[in-house]
Formats: sequence, C-alpha cells, structure tokens
Amino acid sequence: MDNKQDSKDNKDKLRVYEYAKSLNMSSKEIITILKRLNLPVNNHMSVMENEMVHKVEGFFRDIKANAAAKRAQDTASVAVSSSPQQAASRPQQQDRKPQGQHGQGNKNTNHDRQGPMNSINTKTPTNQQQSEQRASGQQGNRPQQNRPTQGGQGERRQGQGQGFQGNRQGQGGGGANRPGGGQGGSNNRPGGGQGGSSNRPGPSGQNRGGQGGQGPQGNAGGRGGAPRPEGGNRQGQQTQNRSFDSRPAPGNRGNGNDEGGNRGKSNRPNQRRFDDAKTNGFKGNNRGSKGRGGKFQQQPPREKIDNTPKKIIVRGTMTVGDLAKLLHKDASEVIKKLIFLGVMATINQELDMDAILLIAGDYGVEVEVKIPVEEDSFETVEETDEEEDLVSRPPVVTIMGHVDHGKTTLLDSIRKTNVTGGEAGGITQHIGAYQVEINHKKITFLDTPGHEAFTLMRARGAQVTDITIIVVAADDGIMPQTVEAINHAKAAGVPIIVAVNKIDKPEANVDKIKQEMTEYELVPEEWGGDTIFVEVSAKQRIGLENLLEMILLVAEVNDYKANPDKRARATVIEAELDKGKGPVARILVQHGTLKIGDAFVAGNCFGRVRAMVNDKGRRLKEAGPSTPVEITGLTEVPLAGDPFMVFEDERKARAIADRRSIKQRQSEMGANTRVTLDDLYSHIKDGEIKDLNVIIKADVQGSAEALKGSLAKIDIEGVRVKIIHSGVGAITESDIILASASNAIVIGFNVRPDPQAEATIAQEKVDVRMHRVIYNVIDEIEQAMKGMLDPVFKEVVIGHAEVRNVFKVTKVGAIAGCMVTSGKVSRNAEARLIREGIVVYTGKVDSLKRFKDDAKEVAQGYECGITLERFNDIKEGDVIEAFVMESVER
Ligand SMILES: Nc1nc2c(ncn2[C@@H]2O[C@H](COP(=O)(O)OP(=O)(O)OP(=O)(O)O)[C@@H](O)[C@H]2O)c(=O)[nH]1
Repeated sequence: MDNKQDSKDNKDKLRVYEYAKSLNMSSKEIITILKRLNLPVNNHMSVMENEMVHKVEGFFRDIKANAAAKRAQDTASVAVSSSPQQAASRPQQQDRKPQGQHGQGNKNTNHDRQGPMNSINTKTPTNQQQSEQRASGQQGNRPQQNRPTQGGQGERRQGQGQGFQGNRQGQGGGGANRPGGGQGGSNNRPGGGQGGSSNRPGPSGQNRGGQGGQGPQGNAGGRGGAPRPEGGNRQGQQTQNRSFDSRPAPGNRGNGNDEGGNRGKSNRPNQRRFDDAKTNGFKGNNRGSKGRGGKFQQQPPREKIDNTPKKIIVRGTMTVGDLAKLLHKDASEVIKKLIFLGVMATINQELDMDAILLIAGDYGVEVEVKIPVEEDSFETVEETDEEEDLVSRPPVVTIMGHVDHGKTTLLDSIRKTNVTGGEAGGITQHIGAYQVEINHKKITFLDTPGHEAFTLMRARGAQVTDITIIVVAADDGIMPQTVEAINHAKAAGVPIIVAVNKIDKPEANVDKIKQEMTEYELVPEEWGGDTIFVEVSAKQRIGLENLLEMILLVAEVNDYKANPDKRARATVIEAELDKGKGPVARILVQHGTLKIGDAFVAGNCFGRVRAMVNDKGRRLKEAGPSTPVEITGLTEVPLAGDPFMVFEDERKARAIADRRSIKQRQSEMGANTRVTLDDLYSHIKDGEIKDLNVIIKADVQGSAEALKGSLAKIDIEGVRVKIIHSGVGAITESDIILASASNAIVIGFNVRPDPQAEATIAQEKVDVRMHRVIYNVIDEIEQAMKGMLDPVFKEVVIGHAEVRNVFKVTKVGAIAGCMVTSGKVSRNAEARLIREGIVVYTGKVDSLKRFKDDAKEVAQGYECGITLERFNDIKEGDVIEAFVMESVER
C-alpha cells in the first residue's frame, strides 16, 4: 500500500521536465530560471514543489509586468487596432480549428498545482497584463499545465470545463481567467515551436471550458485570444463565443490578442529566448487568424540586433556580396553605401582594397589585411636568417667575354681539371652549371657563357652570379663585347676577375690587355688597383688552378653564405621538354635544401621533385645552396631565370602557380613599368629614381665619348645620369636586355636598332631615343628630368625598303630601286638611309614611283623607285626607313 502510495506521490509530483514541457520550454531553461531564483534544482528530474512553481510564475509575472510598463504606450495603439470586427472575425477562424486535437490527454497534475496557478491568474489585474502573460507563454503556460493535468482526457476536460465555469460564476473572472491565460500561454508556445496547439489539446479542451467561463468576464476572452494562436486557445474561445456570443468579450479578446502579439514581437533583450518562442506563437496566430494578421503587421519592427563584427580579415579584393556577408550586412545596404561614396556597384562587383577599407570604416569595422603577396611573388621576398644559421656556400661564377676569346674552352678545361676530389666516376651531364672542387672547397660555374644569358637572367630578376670572369684573349685585346661584358657585370654589381687567355700564343701581350682594361676602371692589383688579373691558357690548361684559387679568394672576401636548413629557393638556369623525362628544369639551389618529393613553384609552373641529378650524373636525395641540379616532376616547362621555391604541398604550389600566371598576363596587358623619359619626372618626384641609367650607342667612338661627357654633367634635382654602357654600332638585343635589366633608357646617336633589337624593344618596352644632334640629346634628357618634356610629336616608323639597285639619272640624281621589306613607304613620309646600322641620311622622300608612275604609297612585297631629297649617295644594300611624325598626347 505504502509503495503504491509512494508511486502515486511520485506520479503526482511535478518534475522540472514536466513543468518545462507544459510551458513548451526546455528543462534547461527552467533549470536556469530556478537557479537564478536560488531554488534548489539538480536536473530535469528534480521535483518542482508548489513553492518553486510559485516563484517561477512570479518570475514570469515580473518580466511581464516590466514589459507591460515599458510597453504602456503601446496600449493606445493596441486599443485602436482591436476593432470589434477583428475581434469578431477571430472566433470564426477559431471555429475552423479541429477540436479533436485537444482531446489528447496531458500529464496528470494535481489540483494543488492548479490552485496556485489559478490564484496567479486571479491576481492578473488587467486584460492587457493577462494577454501579456499569455503572449509570453510563461505565466499562461503554467496554468495550462495544471489544467491539463487535471483534464487529462477528454471527459475530464469537460468536467473541468464545468468546474471552471462554476468558478467563473462563483469567483468571477479569477478562475476562469486562469485557464484562459493558461491556454493562451500554452498555446502560444506550441504555436511557436511545434504547432503545439494540437499537442496541447488536452489543456485546450479544459480551457475551453474554463474560457467559456472567462468569456463573460472579457478577460478570459482577452487571454484566450492572445494565446489563441494555436488551436487550443481558439477552441477555448470558440466555446466561449458559442456560449457568450453577445458579450463584449470578443472585443477584449481581440485586444488581449493584439497586445499579446505586440508583446511577443517586441522582445525584451534579456528574455530573448522566451520571446522568440512567443513571437513564434504569434506568428502561428497570425497565420491562423486573418483578422489579427493586419494588426500584427502594425506591430513595431523587431529591434535589429547589431551583429556587425568588430574586425574583419581581408585577403585581397572581394565582391560586394562577399564583403556584405563578412560585415553581416545586406548587400543592398553595402551597395547603397557605395553609391553614397560615388561608386556604382553591383553585388558581383569586385571591390579593391580602398573601397573595402572605406566601407568597413563606415561601419566602424577594423580591417586586417592579410594578402598572401609574399607567396605569390615569392621571389621578391627577402628572407632574413639568423647569423648562426648561415653556412658558407660555394661561389657561383659566370664567364663572359668577346667572341672567340676562349670562354667555352676555359669552361671545358676547368670542368675537366680533375680537382673534383672524390666525385669522379659519374657521367658528365650538361645541366647548365657544374661544380669543381679545389682545396676542399667547391666552386659552381654557370655553363652558359656570355653576358646575354647573364643579363637575361638578371632581366628576369634572377641574381644568380656571385663572381664574373671576363675572358680577354691576350693576342687580341679588348673588343666591343668585352666592354659590354664589363658593363653588364658592373651594372649587376658583381665582382670581376679578368682572365687573360691564350697566353700560350706567341703574340700574347698581357700588359697591353692590362693597360686597356684600366680605361674601364679595372686596374690590376700590382698597379695599385683592386682587380685580380689571372693569366691563363684555356687550351694548354695553364694557370687554371690559380684562377680557381683567385675565385676562392674573392669568395672568401665576400663571404657568401646561405641557410641550408630551410625550404629551398632556387633559380631555373635552363628548362626543356625531354622526350623521355617530360619537362625538366636545371636549377641552381640558392637557399635552403631541396629534397626529393618537395612540392614547388617554378615561375608559373609547379610540380613535385621526382628525381634529382647533379652535373656528374649522380642521383641526389637533396641539394643544398649553390648546387646545380636537374629535376623532373614538373607539370610544364618553366623559363630560364624563373624563380623557384618549395611550398608545403602540391595544392598550394598549384594555386600559387595559377595566380602567378594570371598576374603575369595582367601585367603584360598593363602599363609599362620600365622607366621612360616621358614618365621620368614622376619617378624622380616619387623618389623612385636616384640615377637615370643610360645606354649610349653611337656611330663613332668620338660621338659616344662626347655624349657621355655631356650627359655626365647633368644633375637636376639630385638625380644624375649614369651611363651604364656605351658602344659603337647598331643598337643590339643585348643592349636592350641590359637596359631592361637595369631599368635604363637607350640613346642611339646616328644608329638604329638591328631587327632582333626592334623585337626586343617592343617586348621589353624599353625607351629608345634616336638622335643626330648632341645638343638635342642633352636637351631632351634635361627636360625630362625637370618634368618639362613635352613631346608633341613622336616618330612612327611606317616601313623599310631595301635598296636593290641604284640608277643614276642626270638631273634627277640617284634613284634607288627598292623592295619594300616591311610596312609601306609613302610619298610624303620622312626617310632615313641606313648603312650597316648607321644612319647616313635623314630627310624626306622626294619621289616614289611604281614603274614609271608616281605612287602615293607602296606596300610590303612590292618594288618601287625612291629618290631622297637632296641626297644621291645611295648604295646597294642600304635600307631606307620611312617614318612619319605623329602627335602624341601627354
Ligand atoms: N692557343 C689558344 N687557343 C685557344 C685558347 N682558348 C681558346 N682557344 C681557341 O680559341 C677559339 C675560340 O674558343 P672558344 O672557347 O670557342 O671561344 P668562345 O669565347 O667560347 O667563343 P664563342 O662561343 O664563339 O663566344 C677556339 O679555336 C679555341 O681552341 C688558348 O688558351 N690558347
């Protein structure tokens, strides 16, 4: 019996989860409230004593009361909105709700519980308040819970209904209200969350009865209305309506509802969660009851929660849509702001960093810019290593000099000089560079002799060489390319060792070479200078060890070091598509250590090191600084001079390579970055330029010297002209590459670029200026440096004609029988006559004929006769260059 009693007691006890469920709240919420009220609670199974229930209800009531106070002013508008028609319409809608839903039983609760609730409800002083309670679904819920408990099943409900009615009659609104309120509350919740109306049927059935009682009071109606959202209430109301049609209750109800609705929508910040539930409940209501819908639309808009982030991280440009997302804003809002800032943008428009910063700033959001520039343009990033991590590395040497002075022979002899210690045995491989060892120290030689390759690398931004060897044949002396080589080395700022070659030859005159070299500021040590001269015979292998020792000496002085314990950085020396191996790259590791399996980017290509072979044909597992290796595992063939760097994984390498190629395409399409006389002043102004690098090519040495002397005197605004190279003869490709690598302009004095140079000029976008009068050169450069250069006209070459025959005609003079080899020649063009790259005449085309007829212009591939104004010294093989002067906008 006792046991039975216990179990009955247990059954009768209200548990947290039951209570929560009755309110359509989570146990956690109830526990939180209980804890906040300092009431003992452990978990969802904890028993809720009546007192606890009271306190919780009190808690809800307080909240409601506060809210009611705050919303007092809303009341007026609510009253306006609660027209009788609306109220009247409600019941009808309610009628539509299936009553059967309510039939489901609720938990059993005892009357005790109900009691308190009733009393609470009774206390509820106004419709408004009640509706508030209902709206919040808190106070109201509780009562409901009690009710259902009692009602349990349909039958009971009825019984209860009667009971309530009795209450109504007996106590007035009190008892009746409670149920109504209860329903309201409970209904709301369900409505919000889960279509609770049907869940709660039990209670609603009860309520119905109860509400019927309330109806007369009006309050009940109000209450019922508010919760109504869901079926339960409505049904309750229905009942009411049915019984008390004529009463004003509906109107009140309407009011109550409205208020509830309002309340529900305007959340109280600290009750957000509950409010949300309420709001939902009302939504349900709205949907269900059309009459009310209108009113709900009048409800003040929900307070917007400002969820603007304090800080955003930006990794480059982004679209308006992406930025809006990042800022937690509507794209339309951002677009509006942009329009305000004068930018007409669409949601998919790419915003640059400035625009992003502006918009973010406008919202008061801090922007952290994290652009992975370093990774994309990794060649520009200088990694600094701790001094203790640096280890000596072999110097990298390039051999340069005039044609036939013995560069290749010297490279071969050095390679064969068996100073390579223990590494003998492999099969020599051509991998663009090789290493030799002397005195247990290694030296790396780049295998491609000549300054063209050297400067081409430099033009690509690759500074590979540490030391240059200028080879001069002792039987020949300093020749144009020797000078070029010296100037290329100087422009690169690389130490020079002079190797006076072919000393085995009887006509060798070493002193003459040394003497000539002093003219280029290369003074031998024994003459008080600091340039090392080594006498060698590449062919006879004389003096090679001395040369190598001198290289080591220079290396020692310069103390070349690198950190081998980091990811590898290298430069591509050569690359090709091998039939068997696929793309191969010969690279020189400069920093770190390259290992098999490393993922890398080379230029715009990427890959993973599959195999690595050194210059002796040995397979390597890893290669440290200054080691040349041939690698396979690339996806494409990179270019000589391309930077190479290892990355964490292939995916990243691929992404970087992709971005690099896009960027390259963009920059190719973009503006010229080389210095030109036209934009020189802005470079000077911006402090980007301290020296104006100039390359002079003239028809004779005298002109070149005169120009050099005059230009050297120019000093405007602290910027000086620096002649990095001057020579005699046509402007060559090598001159253009040097200009490109050194950001120089080229001045052609009475000379023209040769055809290869022409192509390179266009490709490298080097500014080449042609002149015939020294004064004009000086004037032009001075003007450019002062920012006053205002070239109104620009020369545009329209075509070339090759002189195939020369006819001398009395009175007319020399007629050049020509073939137009490029473009066209026109009658009113200006012309210059070029003989072996030297301009021998500049003037105008005097006559232009096709056979015997005058022609306006003659196009490429056609023969023509040309006479030049007041010039008859035309020879076969000369080239007539036709050009026009076009005005240029500055
Ligand atoms: N007698 C003598 N002849 C040499 C010496 N070094 C090179 N030669 C010869 O000079 C000629 C040119 O030598 P290369 O090594 O081809 O000269 P290079 O500078 O590489 O020439 P390019 O490749 O055309 O630029 C060859 O016939 C060599 O045999 C030397 O020390 N003594």
